[in-house]
Formats: sequence, C-alpha cells, structure tokens
Amino acid sequence: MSQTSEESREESEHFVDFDFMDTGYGKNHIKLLRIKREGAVHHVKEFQVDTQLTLCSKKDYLFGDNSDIVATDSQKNIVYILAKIHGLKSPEDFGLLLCSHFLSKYPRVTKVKISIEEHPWQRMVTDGVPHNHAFISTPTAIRFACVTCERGAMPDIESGMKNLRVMKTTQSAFEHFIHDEFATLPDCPERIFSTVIYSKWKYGMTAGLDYDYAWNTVKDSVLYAFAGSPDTGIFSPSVQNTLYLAQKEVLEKIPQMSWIEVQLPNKHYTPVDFSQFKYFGVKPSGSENEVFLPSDYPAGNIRAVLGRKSLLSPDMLMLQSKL
Ligand SMILES: O=c1[nH]c(=O)c2[nH]c(=O)[nH]c2[nH]1
Repeated sequence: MSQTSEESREESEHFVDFDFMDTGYGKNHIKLLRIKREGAVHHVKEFQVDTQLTLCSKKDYLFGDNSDIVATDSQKNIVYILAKIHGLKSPEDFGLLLCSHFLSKYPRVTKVKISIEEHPWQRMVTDGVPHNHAFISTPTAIRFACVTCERGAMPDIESGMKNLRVMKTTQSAFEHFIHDEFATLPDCPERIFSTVIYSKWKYGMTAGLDYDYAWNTVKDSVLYAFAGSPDTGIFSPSVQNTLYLAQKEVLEKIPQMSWIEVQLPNKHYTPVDFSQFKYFGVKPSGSENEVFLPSDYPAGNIRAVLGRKSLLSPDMLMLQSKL
C-alpha cells in the first residue's frame, strides 16, 4: 500500500524548505544463537543482526503519528521467531528471509535493510574425532552480509569478510616509487608484509549460487594471492599488485559477482636498529632483520574496487577512461 493522496498533500505542506533525503529505523545488535540438533550431534550458528525499515510515509517523523510503525522491539522479535521456525543457513539467506517477511507482512514498508555478522564457531576435534556438541570460537575472519530489498525490485546482496590478519616474512618488496624531496623511505627489496584483510562484494545474479561456497572461495583466493604455495610462496612487488591479483582471481572464479572491493592496510614492521650495540656482536640494522618493531599506526591503506567491464555503468567507464 503506497501513500494516500491525503497523506502526500499533508506531508508536502511541510516540505517547503526541507525534504527527507533518506529515513530508516530498526534494531541494532540483535544477538542470537541457533542450535540444530541431529540426535547427539549439534550444529550452532551465532549471528548479530541489524534491521532497518523505511516506510512509505513520513508522518511518524513529521507529526508523531506512529500508526505505521513496526516497533523496533517487534522487529527484534521477528528475527528470533524466523530463526526458530526456519533455522539459520547463511547470513545472506537469513537476510533475504527477513526482507521478504517485512515486505509481505507490512504493506507500508517500502524498503528493508538487514545487516548480519556471523560469529564463527568451529567444532572441537578431540583425538581426531569431531566433538558432538563442543565448539571453539575462531574469529580469524568475520563474515558479514547486507541484504537490501525495495518493494518491487530485485534484492541487493552484498557480502564481506573482515579482520583477517595475515603476515609473511619474505617475498615482499616495495621499490622504484617516487624518490623526491619528500621521500625518506628507501627502496626496500625485502620486507615483512602484514595486513588485515577487508573485502566486500556484490552479487549481480544469484542463480545457482551457494553463498557459503562463494565466501570460502573469496577467503581462499585472497589468502593464496597473499601467500602463494606453501613451499615457494608468491612475490609481491607492492600491496597494490597483490590486492589486484586477489580480486581478479575471485571475479574469475565467481561469475555471479559484479564487483569486489578489497582493503589492505599495511601493518608496518620496522627492523630494530642495532648499530649502537656493537658489543653484542650484532651486525648493523638490515643485515640480519630478525627483530622488528610492530607499529600499527600510522598505517598505509590500499584499496580498490574491481568490477566487470560488461556491468559498469557509462559514468563509471567514463571515469575510468580519464584515470
Ligand atoms: O606496497 C606498498 N604500497 C605503497 O603505496 C606504499 N607506500 C609506502 O610508504 N609503503 C608502501 N607499500
């Protein structure tokens, strides 16, 4: 049900000088754990959900008329009830389910945005045997998804990964950048490369898509682009190049993905200068490179969004040709 003409007249009388550019309200940080029991074997999923609804009228903001409002408290209850009835599969599937529930149950809702973060629990293994009901918290990488559905439009699904901290102790360099009057950093043919991987991507099509498989593919591809094979590794001439190779690999593997953003903050490890400590038989800094000073800030931050040319809008293509 869209706005009535009476409502729209009343509201437009208020919008002489101002207009809402966006509105939304919902409940944040709805935490839930869902257990699925298959006899003695239990499966767990823990999600944190944010809901956000946009209504067809603004009478709640303008006049204090709450008659269209699905209370944020009810939104929270709906999250728990749908989790109880349908269980939790992936964050993307649960986001889609919630969107479709809000839109079909409440005709005055025009847009739903569901953001979900998963807390990773891994089944414990005791003497090589998977435990029936005990789990370890393994937040090595956090999975998240954001599903937005506007009434009458295709859902918009963005998924992502964050907090995946990695390091490699060789096969990384940074050389031949601009050495002008502002530069103090020397060319570095060999350095530690450490970063905290953040990535977000958007699905254009969802036909035949397994969201869990896609997420694991992104994680494995990005890690491989960073680390390479276990014995020889892979050489990185810059964070920029490694980042691009990771994105390219992912887009080649997952045809349903329209674009992928990757951010790699450069977490610096500076060799400690031992040149003052000649009595300890330590060679000057750089010749051994065994002791480093980790310094998180300031940190370089390298990012790029790589999309498929076939899906880029004319504006984006124009912008690209000017770069
Ligand atoms: O891989 C890098 N890219 C840069 O752009 C940069 N800048 C910098 O100081 N160190 C690095 N490393």
